Amino acid sequence: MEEEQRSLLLSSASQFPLSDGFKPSYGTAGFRAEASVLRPTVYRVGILAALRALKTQSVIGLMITASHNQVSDNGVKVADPSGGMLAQDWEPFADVLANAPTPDHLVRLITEFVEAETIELGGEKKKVEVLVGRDTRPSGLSLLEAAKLGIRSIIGAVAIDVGILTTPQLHWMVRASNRSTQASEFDYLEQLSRSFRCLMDLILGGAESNEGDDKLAVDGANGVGGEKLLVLKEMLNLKGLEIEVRNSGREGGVLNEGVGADFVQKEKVVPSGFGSQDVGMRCASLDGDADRLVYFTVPSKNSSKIELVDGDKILSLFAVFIKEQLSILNKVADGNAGNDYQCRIGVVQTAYANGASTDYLKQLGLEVVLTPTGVKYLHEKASIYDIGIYFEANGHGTILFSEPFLLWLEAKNDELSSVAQGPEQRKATLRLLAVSKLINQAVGDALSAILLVEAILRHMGWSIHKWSELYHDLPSKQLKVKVVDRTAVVTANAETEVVKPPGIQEAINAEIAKYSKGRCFIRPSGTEDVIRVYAEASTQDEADSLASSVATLVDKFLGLGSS
Ligand SMILES: CC(=O)N[C@H]1[C@@H](OP(=O)(O)O)O[C@H](CO)[C@@H](O)[C@@H]1O
Ligand SMILES: [Mg+2]
Repeated sequence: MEEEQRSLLLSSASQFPLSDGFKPSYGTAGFRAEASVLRPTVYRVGILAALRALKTQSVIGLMITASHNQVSDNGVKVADPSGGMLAQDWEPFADVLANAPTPDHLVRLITEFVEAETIELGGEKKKVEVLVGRDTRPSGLSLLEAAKLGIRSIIGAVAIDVGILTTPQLHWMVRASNRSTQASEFDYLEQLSRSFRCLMDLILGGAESNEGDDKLAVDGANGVGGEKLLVLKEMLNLKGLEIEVRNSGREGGVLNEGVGADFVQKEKVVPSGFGSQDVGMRCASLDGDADRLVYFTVPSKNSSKIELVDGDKILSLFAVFIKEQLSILNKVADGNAGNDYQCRIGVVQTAYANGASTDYLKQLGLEVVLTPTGVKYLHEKASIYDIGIYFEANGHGTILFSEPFLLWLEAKNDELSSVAQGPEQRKATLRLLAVSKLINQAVGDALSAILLVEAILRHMGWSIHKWSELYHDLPSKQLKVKVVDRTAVVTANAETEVVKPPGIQEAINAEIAKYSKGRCFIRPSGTEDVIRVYAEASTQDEADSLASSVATLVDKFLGLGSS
């Protein structure tokens, strides 16, 4: 390493001594912790992002957010050139970098890594950019400064502050920048509104939409998503869809406190700002950085519980719609040639997917695969299909289209425009093309997913109730257990089985065997210092009881009392 580079790193690193006792780990979705300990971590992730940009000679993203965590937490993650998550083989480096005890250690680690990865430091090549975004957390500003210092500590890297954004907006901008397409926040909003209008035109064909079912109330979690949805709503300026944004953050509520997709999905309780006035209405909830979306209804006036329409049902709705378009394309209409492309469609879920949803999707004839928790795994799996649809039950997901399939669709569309036959096929082609532009191809995105759900419900002529009736969720329960060391739990088979500590899986199996339709698994959270317990059974009481007996087992094997 050149002396200039070395001294730049040593002097910036000395401003960020490690926080006592904090051992950061990259986890399910980047580093997360109480914001006050995170400056050194964010500074080091700045360095990592700059190195990644040099290695790939591409634009990289750095997002400062702790998503659904409480407002006093924050976090940081890196977006790769494709707009997806940081390549997994760089995560171990992220961990050691974040934990390097002194500036000297840090420089040594970087020197070794740069050599191993053959990254050219301080070369004559053109400057590389790291886009830095943040959510609305008050700690974001000071962490932004730390990130910029980290990025600028690598000669040849430039930090670009892109301001307050949703996580999916930043990922989208990174992807677009590297594809040399229009890549500003305005371009993102333009693309969403244009493709949504196009889809609605194809669906409504100039007709007015369902009388009386035009209204959607959205819980913005008092975070960045609510604010951006207000802007998007102005741009849509569309008859037939009235979006009312609540908990936008403008009214002064606290981020994620009694609001937001995580709260709604896990607690199944009416969020603040919603109540008896909303009985029967279509409602939706975003999480703190707007990469998750769930729908819900308030079933009756005095109910504190909601009827949840979760990520699995959003996935099912998307799957039904996509399948319908593909079968229209496959029809041989009036001498018109049928589909000459064998489109491979796949659905990706995690063990948290409700068992009823997996059964439903399989009954539709779809290929369903399970991966471990975390969108980095789901996204990777979904990308092997021509159309890969992935969703976590908590509402994070998207639809990926392969380049060859999109090229085929474009060609098909041209071909069909010049023949009189097959207007339905042409519409199906156009609908699929519009979906590929509306839905965020970089990462799950609550704003684009809301627009797609709304368009598909119009297309089907379905109310939220009709949609919710696609299948009936098996009763489920999730619990968290504090333990001495959550890393003591090691799982296999997409996290459905515990291999360490010995004996616990057998004990869990013995509990499951007591329940009809019982299913239960445990895994260490990657975002919180807990073990998560998930249970399903044929009644709510049984699911609750299975979850709590397994939580007791976890406590017995690993809990604070067991040390
Ligand atoms: C059960 C659950 O909802 N887990 C969430 C949560 O991860 P954990 O590793 O379970 O803490 O946060 C992740 C990031 O948002 C998300 O991908 C994941 O689905
Ligand atoms: Mg999130």
